[in-house]
Amino acid sequence: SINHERLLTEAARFIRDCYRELGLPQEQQEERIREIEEEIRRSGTYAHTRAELVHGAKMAWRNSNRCIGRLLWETLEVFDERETKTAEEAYDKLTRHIRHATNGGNIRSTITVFPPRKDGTDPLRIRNHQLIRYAGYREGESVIGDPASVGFTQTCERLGWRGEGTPFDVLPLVIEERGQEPKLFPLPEELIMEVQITHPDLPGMAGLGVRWYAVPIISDMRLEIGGIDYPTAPFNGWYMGTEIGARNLADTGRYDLLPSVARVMGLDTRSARSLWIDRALVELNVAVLHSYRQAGVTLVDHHTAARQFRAFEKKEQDAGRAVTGNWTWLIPPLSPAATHIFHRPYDNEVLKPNFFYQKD
Ligand code: HEM
Ligand SMILES: N=C(Nc1cccc(CNC[C@@H]2CCCN2)c1)c1cccs1
Repeated sequence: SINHERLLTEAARFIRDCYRELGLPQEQQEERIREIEEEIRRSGTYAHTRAELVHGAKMAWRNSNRCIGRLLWETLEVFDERETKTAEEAYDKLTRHIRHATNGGNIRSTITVFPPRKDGTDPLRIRNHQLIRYAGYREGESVIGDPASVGFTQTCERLGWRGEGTPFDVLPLVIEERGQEPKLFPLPEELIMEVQITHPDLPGMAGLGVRWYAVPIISDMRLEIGGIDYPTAPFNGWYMGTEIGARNLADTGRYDLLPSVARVMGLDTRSARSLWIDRALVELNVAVLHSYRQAGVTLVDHHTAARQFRAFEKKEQDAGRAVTGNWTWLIPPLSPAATHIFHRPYDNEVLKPNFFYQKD
């Protein structure tokens, strides 16, 4: 069928790229493509070998145009959990992922790959945006916790979950087995490493009682390799400080902390010309970098991350691959023009394997 033809084309292109990069001989590549053609003819799809899955996941990271952290794409650790059947089994793999990735603060970039889409349906789905994220409770005009989580928190409450109502309640996992009701799995506290935000020179910062979690684990994107869709493939790296200090804690639509930080600093917040917003932003980001280092949790500042990305650009050039990127996401939200990224264009061509948003 036309779908089988399309799948075979995608598969052949992936096998060619993957086997060449792995230094495998031409005849092995051709033999594998014939094998896949036969499997698609027989069953309408095909299964990746372990080696194809591992290298395909690393290629997907390398092709993520919005990611500044791609220098380390070959260090990704891949857990092949494609035999997982039930939501309970998936929960066990997810707690193992969190433990392995956290590693006491010495974060390991990790991805866990669950079963692929089959006949257009998903055997398993994780409904969380990230495995670890704080709840958001709407109280009339204001929100307690993370406003970005208000909708998902209501979903969890509808499924029977009750949070403590603090601004930093860790949400439960919501795992859905094909055709069944989504199930709630609270995360044990001892599994979730968090960092208290303090400032080396501003004692008032600790008084704000602000914290953030150590490991960002994206759990709602689809991994596509050689025409096969993996709708459940949670992946983590470590944070770049500005994600926390210049967005999650600073956005007026998130924790909106800049006025509080300005007060702690004794700034005049009545006039924009005082640049109080900019001064508060810098000190909040200084506090984030200071706190994660003191807690022994891996974190990269945006200047170092930009330098590492520069090294990635060179490495890709040397490998004979043109680097692709999305300039608007690659520039950091703090001092963007202080990085080389701001001053050059990037080709935003979307290569595959890659990670994609999902409609539902
Ligand atoms: C190792 C440290 C890493 C750092 C410091 C890093 C940094 C970042 C940052 C700052 C963003 C922009 C996020 C935002 O503005 O919301 C991003 C996006 C992204 N990263 Fe990385 N990353 C790392 C590892 C990874 C890994 C291991 C993967 C996958 C295997 C990955 C895949 C992606 C993808 C797919 C996006 C785009 C997400 C979207 O479109 O919403 N990154 N990264
Ligand atoms: N450091 C990270 N940050 C990151 C990466 C991908 C996606 C996200 C979340 N991005 C969505 C938010 C919300 C809208 C715009 N940014 C964060 C990583 C998360 C997982 C691996 S690295």
